[in-house]
Amino acid sequence: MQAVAVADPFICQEILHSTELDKRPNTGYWIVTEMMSAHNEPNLVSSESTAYWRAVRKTVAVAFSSSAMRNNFEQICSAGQDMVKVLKGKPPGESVDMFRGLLCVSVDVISRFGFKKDFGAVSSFGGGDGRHDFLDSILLATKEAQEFLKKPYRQLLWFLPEVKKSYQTFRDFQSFMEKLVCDMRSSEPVSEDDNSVSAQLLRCKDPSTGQPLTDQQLVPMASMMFWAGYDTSAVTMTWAMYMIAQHPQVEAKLVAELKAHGLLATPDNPNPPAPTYKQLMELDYLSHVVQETQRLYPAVAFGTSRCSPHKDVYLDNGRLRVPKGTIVWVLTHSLQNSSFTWEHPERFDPGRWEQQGADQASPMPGKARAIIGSMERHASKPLDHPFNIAAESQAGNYEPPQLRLSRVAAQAQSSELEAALSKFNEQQTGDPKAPLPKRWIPFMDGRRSCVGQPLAKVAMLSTLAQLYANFSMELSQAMPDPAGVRAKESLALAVLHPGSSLHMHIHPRLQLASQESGHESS
Ligand code: HEM
Repeated sequence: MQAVAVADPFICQEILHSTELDKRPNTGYWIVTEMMSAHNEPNLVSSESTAYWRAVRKTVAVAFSSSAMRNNFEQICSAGQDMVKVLKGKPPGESVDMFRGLLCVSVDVISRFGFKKDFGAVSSFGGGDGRHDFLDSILLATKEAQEFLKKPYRQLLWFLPEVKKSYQTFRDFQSFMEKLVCDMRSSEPVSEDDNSVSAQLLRCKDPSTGQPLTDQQLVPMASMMFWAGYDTSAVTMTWAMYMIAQHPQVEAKLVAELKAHGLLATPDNPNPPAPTYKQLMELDYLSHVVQETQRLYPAVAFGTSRCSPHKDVYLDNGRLRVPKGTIVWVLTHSLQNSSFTWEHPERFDPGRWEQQGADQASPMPGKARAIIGSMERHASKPLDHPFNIAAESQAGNYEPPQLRLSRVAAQAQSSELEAALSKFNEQQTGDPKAPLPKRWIPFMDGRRSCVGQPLAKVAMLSTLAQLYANFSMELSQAMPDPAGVRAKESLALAVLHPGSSLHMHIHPRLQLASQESGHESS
């Protein structure tokens, strides 16, 4: 089996928009199907782009429209609000596993917003033994599924006790979802004004039968909403906290922004309100912090894969042949952390997002000069990261478009630059004014991009806004130093986890304010 890893923004875009290259079970997605369904029924993520996938995607997308975000905003905010209450109940400075806490928030957001049910994960985090049956089950099933990716031959060893145990974790997870589908059924017929995920799934029709989805079809579709959204959102927020804790100047700007909107806990405003939807949309700096976190730590770090099993596919105006059967990987982490695509990719710099079009490819003249004339093989490891596979380097004479763009820019006089870039664009896309492709794709791009993106954004921004309004967070002394935290990173089915926990000391803002005023008066 041949596989190619890609991190050139132009080629990534072509792959993601190609109708010839599609998701295929053999590219790792088979295990996602196994995990979600005991009957091999498709789910939205691992399905090929069939008529059935299209019908479900189109129906479910309604639940994630911007009007749905506005209309259900309080519900989306409520899990973050509950987490603030839980943390206020802890002793100041307590070391808390924020990764676990944010997993709980994400589970509750999806259950409340998507299924009009409260899974109660945040309250489990606040009390008792901290266990939560559903969260523990999905975490365990994900971990076991990862074992199959590491050792695909395990499928053949189904009779071994440890492999049977893995399959059992899938069945346990599915049984939670079977119960959820039972509850969904009890709400039928759905009311006309209900556009929640569960209502949309119940409305959906299988194009091959013209009938509503069966329970066996609904289970993996509902499961996918949790699986695709729970750890992706939680790890992004966790990495944001990890980065903010190391950049006090970023936290100071964030605090100033919250204060300017009346959202910060201060002695005059000890219980600040949760942001309104309008206010949340105006928190530009917070949004840039999240974008920059998603650049450095894309949740789906391993990206996505495509394959054309029966026909060669040609990319880059015929310059690149992808032989049939080759698996192409769009490596999000490499694309977003390569010095061939970004200035100082290693810096956590939310300010870079103030520039319009920051998510688009742009010429990197210095880099092109360095390699013009000598297309050496070179490894790109700007962050010495396990996922930074050298995807822009190629053997032979092939010059990837990002480097071609940089060379064109480097060779043009400044007065001719615009014309040279338009010409490049025309040669590349047929349209001199076409926007350059994206170099920031944490939610992916094209027809298989994340359908839950609007919910993820609103949930992450509202949770972080409420947490930072009330607390300052510092990496716990019980954790390794920041480099040690990164050394513990692990993959859970393509999603980059900060090991199994990330403990932070939680300092209430009101207490910090009174300490500061005490210092000033003494
Ligand atoms: C920060 C949070 C999130 C990130 C970074 C993220 C990222 C992604 C990515 C990269 C994909 C493409 C996966 C692939 O090609 O295999 C994807 C697909 C998907 N995501 Fe998300 N996601 C997030 C949150 C959510 C949430 C909250 C939901 C729903 C509750 C969701 C539901 C889905 C679904 C259903 C798909 C499959 C779409 C399709 O193929 O039609 N995601 N997501």
